[in-house]
Amino acid sequence: MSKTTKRTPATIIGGFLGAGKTTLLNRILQSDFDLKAAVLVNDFGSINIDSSLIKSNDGKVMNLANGCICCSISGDLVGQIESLPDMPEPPEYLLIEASGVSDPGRIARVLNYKIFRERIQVDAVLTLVDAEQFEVASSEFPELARVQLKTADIVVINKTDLCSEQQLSTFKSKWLLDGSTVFETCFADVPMQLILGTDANQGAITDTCSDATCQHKHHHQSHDDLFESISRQCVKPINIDKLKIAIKKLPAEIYRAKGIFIIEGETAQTAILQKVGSRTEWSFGDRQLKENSASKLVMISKKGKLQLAETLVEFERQL
Ligand SMILES: Nc1nc2c(ncn2[C@@H]2O[C@H](COP(=O)(O)OP(=O)(O)OP(=O)(O)O)[C@@H](O)[C@H]2O)c(=O)[nH]1
Repeated sequence: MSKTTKRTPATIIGGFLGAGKTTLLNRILQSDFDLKAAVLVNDFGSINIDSSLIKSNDGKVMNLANGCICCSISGDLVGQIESLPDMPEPPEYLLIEASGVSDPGRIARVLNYKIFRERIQVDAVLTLVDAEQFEVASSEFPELARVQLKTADIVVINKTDLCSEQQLSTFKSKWLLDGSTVFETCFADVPMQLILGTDANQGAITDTCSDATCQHKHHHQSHDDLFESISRQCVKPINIDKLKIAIKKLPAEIYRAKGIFIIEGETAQTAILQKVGSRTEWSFGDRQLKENSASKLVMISKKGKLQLAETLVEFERQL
């Protein structure tokens, strides 16, 4: 590759499970901010639900499922990034949605490895915060909360419609670093020109390791040790009433669950589940989409809190 090849700017979108990363991504992709962007999505579960929920007009959505890209640099990541210049219309921008258990700063450091550095230039690390659930999540995972905020060039405090003034000011005084660029939003409604192409990450990356497989030089607790997930796909339509009852009965230890379900007697729509902490929401999707030909469910909990396989068996018994 020629040294003069223009590097593709990238924004890394991080933040805890359910904070609103996909919501922000969809906002960017649907905005009239003229961006020929490719999207890389890293779901923690072994099936990638987020990529089905991303409303990209041109289909440039690449999956990195099963694991956490900041913990292991898969051939997938190398391959996807290497393929960018060869796309029929090479993207002008790269949006990377980190999994909710990732350290987005570490992804930025990985992208500074020589193999990526020639192709990618990290424009900003953006961390979303779920203002409603943050207190609970950060008490369970304080170190992850700390790194996700510490490494952010831009912090978006999202879901302000669901939290009190008191919660907001406690969060700000306890967690925000002086000098951070901060936005407070509902449904990640943040002006695009303030978060994209800002070069906010200038000089922030100091790790210039050249070995993409290097794991040992950088202290890092694997997020696969902190969380576990279980996923299921099934083609048989599901009774929506039974499904909603079974979801309500899920143990509180399931911090995040998301799913797209084929419903009995419903030919046009799918039911979409979004459970974040104690909040569960249902909406509808388009059943005609190719990727919606089977129901998909992912559940994520803290490691060792629950027998996830047994929980899934019990869940399925109720359907
Ligand atoms: N009330 C409210 N809900 C929101 C807001 N932002 C996002 N949501 C909802 O929160 C849920 C999770 O949002 P996502 O965008 O999927 O979160 P995520 O960070 O991509 O989730 P993971 O990829 O699983 O970590 C969805 O039901 C969203 O519609 C907000 O500001 N207010």
